[in-house]
Amino acid sequence: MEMSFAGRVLDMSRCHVMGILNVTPDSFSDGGKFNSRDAALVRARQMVADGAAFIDVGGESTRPGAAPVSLQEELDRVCPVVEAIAAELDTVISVDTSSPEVMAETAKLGAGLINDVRALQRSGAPQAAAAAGIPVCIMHIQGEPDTMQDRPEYRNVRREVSSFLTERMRVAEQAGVLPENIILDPGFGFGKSLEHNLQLLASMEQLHILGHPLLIGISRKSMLGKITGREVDERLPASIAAATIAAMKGASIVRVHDVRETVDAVRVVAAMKEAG
Ligand SMILES: Nc1nc2[nH]c(S[C@@H](C(=O)O)c3ccccc3)nc2c(=O)[nH]1
Repeated sequence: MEMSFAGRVLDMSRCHVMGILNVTPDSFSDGGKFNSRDAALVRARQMVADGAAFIDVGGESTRPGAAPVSLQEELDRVCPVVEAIAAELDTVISVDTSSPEVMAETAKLGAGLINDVRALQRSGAPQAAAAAGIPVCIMHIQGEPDTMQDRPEYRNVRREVSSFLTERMRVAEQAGVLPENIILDPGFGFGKSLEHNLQLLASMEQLHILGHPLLIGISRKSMLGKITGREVDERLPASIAAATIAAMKGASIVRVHDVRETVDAVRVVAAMKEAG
């Protein structure tokens, strides 16, 4: 099952690694924009050298309580980095944004994937994703980042995540997004308790019935902290375990902080699958 990302064709029957590149001010100790853009490019080079097939560039933190970012600020953070990576690196640039304008602008600059944690729910987002003509990841979220973890509740989390994704796909396709350009994501940690996250991971292969490649993001998340008792910078082993589980269950993309280590883990899974 092949998919084209702004001209780069990838086999979605394999598991690819997406490196996380936050370009929020707190992600680089930068004196000014110049440093943060250069620091981002240095990091992107390293992740591509380590085997990342995607680089996910995000200018807006979805941390609960994070200050909202103006459109101009998000454009100022993300566009120079997308432009610099597109000019130099052989990788698919994913843009982590919910803003229709950022989708449009970054697609022009060479982005190959729209990664919207709000599932195109902002006004104009479905149309912008369709017009951009590049694949879009539709992720499940319950509520908004600010309050999603207050008291997440479901009657049946598997069923409700599937029906949300189905509805958002319908809206996207109605706006003109091509079905072959849709990737789905259960959104670990986005309005879920630990139990909800574990139920979704355990039954992840059931999401294949929706007929689209799956993107999975568990790297360093608090669900791993709850299971292991480790702080965020001590969660590499648990993150590798989660990526391995996702790859074994047929994920096409795993979104991670630690690219080099995850590339080796998914290679082991690929080797096992090839041996049949
Ligand atoms: N498609 C896709 N995009 C994503 N962006 C993120 S941000 C997340 C994090 O911990 O990285 C996060 C959540 C809350 C606060 C800070 C950071 N997570 C995903 C994911 O799971 N899937």
